[in-house]
Amino acid sequence: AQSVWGYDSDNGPERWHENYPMAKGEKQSPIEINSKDVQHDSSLAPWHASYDPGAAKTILNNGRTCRVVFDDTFDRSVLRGGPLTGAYRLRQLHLHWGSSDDHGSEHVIDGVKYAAELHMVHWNPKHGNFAGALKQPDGVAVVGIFLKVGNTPKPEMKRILEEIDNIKTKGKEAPFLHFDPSILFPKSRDYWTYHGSFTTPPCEECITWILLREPIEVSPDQMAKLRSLSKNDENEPANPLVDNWRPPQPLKGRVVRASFK
Ligand SMILES: NS(=O)(=O)c1c(F)c(F)c(S(=O)(=O)CCO)c(N[C@H]2CCc3ccccc32)c1F
Ligand SMILES: [Zn+2]
Repeated sequence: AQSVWGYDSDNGPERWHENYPMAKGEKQSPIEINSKDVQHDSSLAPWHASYDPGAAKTILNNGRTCRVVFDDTFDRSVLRGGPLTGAYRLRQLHLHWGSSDDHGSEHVIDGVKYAAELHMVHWNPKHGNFAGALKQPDGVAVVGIFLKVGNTPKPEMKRILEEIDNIKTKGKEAPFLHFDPSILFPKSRDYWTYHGSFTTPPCEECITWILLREPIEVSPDQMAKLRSLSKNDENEPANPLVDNWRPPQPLKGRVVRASFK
């Protein structure tokens, strides 16, 4: 049987293209961002999120990440503005993190790897449904927030990390209600934006990335909590869920724009 994709040596990012040819495409993510090559675009509008805390549904360990899913059956929690046209519906948020604090993010900024990277996945309802949006270049928008370890952690991360104990192993899901993810946003609205792909198979190139320049802080034990998740089922030997990040992919001539100077 073909081994399901993952982040290990036998099924990791270097081999994804064997089952998912788009992984070797022209507009793959993540990328390394070098400030000297970024183009400031004064026409870039500010972005706005209006999320309904009641849209939060459950938190899940899918063996690859910890994912919170939201009700996206109507324009209930939406992202607007920035490089986007129209309102994109929030579908899920998830994280990528490392086995130690010196790495874990997917995007790399001027050589800096953050301890983790949080993604809020939104899709464009003009394409009917999420599956349809995956096939369109303007189908999906992902807001990325960098997490760095510090000693003034944001209390808002607490909510997600408190749930970790209930979803330790793959397939575990727990109710996750009354949660407004916009509390995770840093103070500054500054962002980089470029066109890319999902950083997991099937790696469709349907994403407008909006990466926030200002990282948020998490505490060392919050990172330890994240690293206590397992990628295995409850009756399999423990296999820590860490290093679930894809390395930077070729830029292939793409331009990264900045909303700030
Ligand atoms: N870094 S990222 O933002 O590209 C990204 C992920 F990193 C990631 F892990 C997931 S997932 O759903 O948890 C696992 C893969 O299905 C998704 N979910 C997306 C990917 C493709 C797909 C298909 C159906 C439902 C959700 C998703 C994702 F968009
Ligand atoms: Zn992601």
